[in-house]
Amino acid sequence: MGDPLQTLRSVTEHQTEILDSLRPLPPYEQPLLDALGLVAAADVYSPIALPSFDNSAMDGYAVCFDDVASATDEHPVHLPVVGEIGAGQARILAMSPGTAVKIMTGAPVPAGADAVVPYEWTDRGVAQVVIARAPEEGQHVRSAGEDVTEGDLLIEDGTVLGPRQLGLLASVGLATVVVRPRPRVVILSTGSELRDPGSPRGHDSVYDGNSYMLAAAVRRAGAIAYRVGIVPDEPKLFLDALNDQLVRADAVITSGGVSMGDFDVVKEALSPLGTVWFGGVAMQPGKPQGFGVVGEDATPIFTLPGNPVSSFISFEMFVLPALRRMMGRLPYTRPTVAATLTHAVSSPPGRAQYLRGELSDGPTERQARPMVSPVGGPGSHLVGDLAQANALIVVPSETTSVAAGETVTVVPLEQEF
Ligand SMILES: Nc1nc2c(c(=O)[nH]1)N[C@H]1C(S)=C(S)[C@@H](COP(=O)(O)OP(=O)(O)OC[C@H]3O[C@@H](n4cnc5c(N)ncnc54)[C@H](O)[C@@H]3O)O[C@H]1N2
Ligand code: MOO
Repeated sequence: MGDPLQTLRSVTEHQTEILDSLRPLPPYEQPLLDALGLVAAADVYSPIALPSFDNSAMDGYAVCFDDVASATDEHPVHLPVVGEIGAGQARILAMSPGTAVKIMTGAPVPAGADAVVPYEWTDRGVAQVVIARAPEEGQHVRSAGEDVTEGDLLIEDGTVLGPRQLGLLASVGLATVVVRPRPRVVILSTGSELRDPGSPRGHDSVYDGNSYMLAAAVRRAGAIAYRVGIVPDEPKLFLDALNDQLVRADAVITSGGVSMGDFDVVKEALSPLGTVWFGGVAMQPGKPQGFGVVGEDATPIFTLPGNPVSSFISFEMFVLPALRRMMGRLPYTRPTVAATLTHAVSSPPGRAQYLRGELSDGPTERQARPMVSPVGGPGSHLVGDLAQANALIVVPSETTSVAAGETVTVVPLEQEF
């Protein structure tokens, strides 16, 4: 018989228990593109200045400002063209007053020149150029170091590396960056009723949606997913599969086999180890939970309930914050928003309810806050509704009903954070 008096942990207590037991993964040097979305694990200083030399911002002629200061349409200035410099072709290092040098965008401005006249203000002459408009002193010259100085702090420890940060690191000549690596996460789904998508289905079998959903969620979190797939309800087979996988795991997620059934394989196999806590969390869906460590390296393991919506919400509440902690990525939990509920909802007491919802785009001229509508019912098997939703509506454990028009806390599921 299940224990009706089982004391339940609150969601926050379980989250805290998990986060307190984990540490960020040790830093690792990665090629730039592999570091996209990861967190820098050290300050990065620039080895060079940017621009690293004075260069032209325009295709035109490098000139001495004093020679061309008076140039107008009526009284153009004529100068001999003594050479040409393309980007990456710094053959002319210096020039004398009274001359012009053809120069292309990005090419080094020769010493002695202090302005660039764009082609459009000239006759584009080859041996001699006619300049019909005066630049300002220094115009169209991009000065060495005006953007970045050698030794500048480019990236602070803890910065999430996106395209702009990676582009900057490449621009100063760095090919790698030290980051918190992506956790490698092994995903096992348990249940003798499960079948792989694409294979025939018996009248009493169920397609394994969870391992795909969890693997996708792991990837979206920025971690590496190893989707092992289905393990039958047989403790020895489960332990064999788990032990085979530990060598490549920074964390393990299982789905199913943790409630009160006669074939709850995960609980049966792991309870004797004494290193995994099994119990109830005061939430719905997602009450039966387990968390602990397994194997020689004390690899963290999350044993999530098998009902698909329970599995998903458990991932969101417990695994996602844990993976972010391992990656050094703040905040650990998804930010919430306040929204106006469009339809009344009810909830049994004693468990925080995570209803699926559709969140509108946010405050508009006509409404101060975003609106949220419940999607489908509270059942933890309703995967069709889950896929329609873009948010979770949180009904606190002591609240049994919320009327339409009241404000609720909502967890948006599709926002980057
Ligand atoms: N007597 C009790 N029974 C149950 C309790 C309870 O307290 N007392 N809790 C219920 C709650 S709440 C949940 S949640 C589930 C959790 O059960 P398990 O984690 O043991 O999961 P299973 O029994 O293996 O499966 C439950 C359900 O989900 C389907 N499932 C499982 N894995 C997958 C998968 N990979 N893909 C798709 N669907 C999956 C499975 O076929 C079952 O329908 O226990 C309640 N029972
Ligand atoms: O907690 Mo179960 O996840 O209610 O369905």
